Amino acid sequence: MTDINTDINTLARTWSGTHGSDTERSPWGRLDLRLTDTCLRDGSHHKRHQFTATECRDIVAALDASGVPVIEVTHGDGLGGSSFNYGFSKTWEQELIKIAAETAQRAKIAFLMLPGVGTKDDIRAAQDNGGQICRIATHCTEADTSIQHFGLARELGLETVGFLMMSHTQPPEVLAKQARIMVDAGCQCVYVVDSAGALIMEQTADRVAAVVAEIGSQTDVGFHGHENLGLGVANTVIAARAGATQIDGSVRRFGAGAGNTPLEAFVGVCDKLGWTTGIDFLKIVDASEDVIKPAMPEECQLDRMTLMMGYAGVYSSFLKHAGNAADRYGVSGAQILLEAGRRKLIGGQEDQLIDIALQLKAEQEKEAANS
Ligand SMILES: CC[C@H](O)CC(=O)C(=O)O
Ligand SMILES: [Mn+2]
Repeated sequence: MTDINTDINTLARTWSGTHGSDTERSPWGRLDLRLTDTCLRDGSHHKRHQFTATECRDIVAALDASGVPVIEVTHGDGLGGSSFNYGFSKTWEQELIKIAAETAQRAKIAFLMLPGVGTKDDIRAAQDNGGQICRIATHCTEADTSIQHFGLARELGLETVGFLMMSHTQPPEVLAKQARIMVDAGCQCVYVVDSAGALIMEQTADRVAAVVAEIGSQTDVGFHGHENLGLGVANTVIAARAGATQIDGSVRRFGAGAGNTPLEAFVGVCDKLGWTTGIDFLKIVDASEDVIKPAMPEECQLDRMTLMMGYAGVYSSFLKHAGNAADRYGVSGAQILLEAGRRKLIGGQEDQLIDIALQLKAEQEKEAANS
């Protein structure tokens, strides 16, 4: 253990020794949250889907030992995502799911699927390989495309979670109706998903509260945040206060765009608020430094491109695709993203980023010819 970690341990002990239990002191009431780490799925976008078997094993072992109750493992774009369109995986996702399930002692392994990208057979295979939680993601106005998949997942005895992606694009009442469609189809927890990292606290609270009002007496509500405007932890805290009890994050923010809500930071915040997560803060901080960091190609950055995603409301998984198009056609990546936001592109429309790049290039050439 390094000196810095020893210092953190000492500080933590000193804090509880002098201040007593944070739970007892919490003025916000006690919340019991179930956290899901998404490094090995949302982080797949940042890693360009190049996880190795060893990285998967080491990350799952470290998260599991820290007490993370759910670990999501799949290609970034969900089951069946490995393709020319989204990027090929280095290691087949079903193999990663199997390794994760064999490695975890306590954590449940979740997998993501987007109807139209993955198939029912992919769900069956993920269960055969040890996946226990089936998370089905749709654009937040297209919950009806998930009905048959929730039906199958429940038939198979899987736990089910629904993802309403790009939730910033719709008002609370629309999300509530879409959540109802998922629950009626067999979904046991609907997530408000801030895919673009574009929600600003009250907007998060209003959306989560509306979904809780619609389905909260029957099922859980969750929140999945991104850091593109630097609000991942703040949005997640406010989502929990509005009634979300299942929470996503990725250790070290290892996710698409500027990354996800940093799970270890959120765990620390929960400890200080007296909210229980079952995760050991000191262990997860060590996991972040010793295991997650070496597996990351680079830290997730809050820079011109990712800030633009939050600002313009662009799907975080577009980052690498926009960067590729910018390099290929010699145009500004940030301008591609700005236009993608203006066109309100949604997942599956990655090819339009090339269209935008070509348009920007043509405008650039016209300007050059006229000057
Ligand atoms: C392509 C699926 C997407 O990455 C799901 C997700 O994490 C999000 O919308 O934020
Ligand atoms: Mn995400």
